[in-house]
Amino acid sequence: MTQTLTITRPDDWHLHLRDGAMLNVAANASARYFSRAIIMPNLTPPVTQTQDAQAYYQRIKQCLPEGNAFEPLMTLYLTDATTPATIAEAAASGIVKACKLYPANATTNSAHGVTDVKALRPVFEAMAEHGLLLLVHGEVTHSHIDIFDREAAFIDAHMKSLVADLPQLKIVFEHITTAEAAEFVMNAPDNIAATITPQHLMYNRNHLLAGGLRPHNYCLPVLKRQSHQQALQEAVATGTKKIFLGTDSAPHLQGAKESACGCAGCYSAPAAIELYAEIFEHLGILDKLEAFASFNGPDFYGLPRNQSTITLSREAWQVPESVLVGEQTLVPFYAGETLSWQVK
Ligand SMILES: NC(=O)N[C@@H](CC(=O)O)C(=O)O
Ligand SMILES: [Zn+2]
Ligand SMILES: [Zn+2]
Repeated sequence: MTQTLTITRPDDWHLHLRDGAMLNVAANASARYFSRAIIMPNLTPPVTQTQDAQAYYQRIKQCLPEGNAFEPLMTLYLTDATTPATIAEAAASGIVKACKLYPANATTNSAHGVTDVKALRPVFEAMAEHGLLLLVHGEVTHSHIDIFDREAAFIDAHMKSLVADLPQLKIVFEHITTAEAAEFVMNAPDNIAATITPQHLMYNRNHLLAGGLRPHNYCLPVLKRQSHQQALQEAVATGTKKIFLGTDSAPHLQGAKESACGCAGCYSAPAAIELYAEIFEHLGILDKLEAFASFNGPDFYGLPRNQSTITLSREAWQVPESVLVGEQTLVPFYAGETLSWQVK
């Protein structure tokens, strides 16, 4: 049995760091071994302008210890008011790499999101022209569409036309959760890729609902039935270049998760690469971890691969039951469970 695994230093292509005290905890968790991360803009208020992104970038950098080279790759939050001029300014800043499309009210802090995707066409064209990527939370929001069907419905409602109409625009279908999304991305042209979270590879909706309601496994898009989990696993096992690591680590305080109306989001940063290693080994595809975690993302974004490496050791450890944020607590994803691999 392999006892150590050395891979090119990974990047996280979908990460929520929040702000204030939580930012300090979350940034340091991810900066332990990730080189870069795409930082989600769904703060309150959202990061919609280049100057917001620049200020947030500085706040993230200020949390890191001396000598830590973790590089936040910033994103802007698209709204109905975003203009092509906003895009030109963002691209010129050099720190903004992508823009995030949240259909209004699809997920946490998305109330300012886009109400009419088609009306943003000039903005998408400006993004293609200036080389910014479009990152998509792909779920429709109509109340009459079942929550388990919202991702598949989004493909027909928006994804197909976005991809067909904007061949110059690089699009990432974020945190995919269904067989339909995996199949769509695998069969789509080269300008579309996807991220997959650890929880959607490891779990299905039974892990959320069977034998008790597990709020720490609740995220959006919600965990789907096992056949979808298997489709995601099979997609990753093909070794496709179109799918890469994006944890969607999304911390919410324990009280906000364990609540009558619990928040969506799994805080996986304390064990991110170790969670992926666990499931990749379980699937017999540990040899595919490096490309997924460290090659496919930068290749798709048009950024250089990292030069340094990290080493995982086969040494069982337990994910902490909780993590302190000042006097309050976060419960990590997989809390109290044992993982086989760790980064020293
Ligand atoms: N994934 C989640 O369940 N939550 C994310 C938002 C998101 O990525 O949709 C969050 O910001 O909490
Ligand atoms: Zn999302
Ligand atoms: Zn997210």
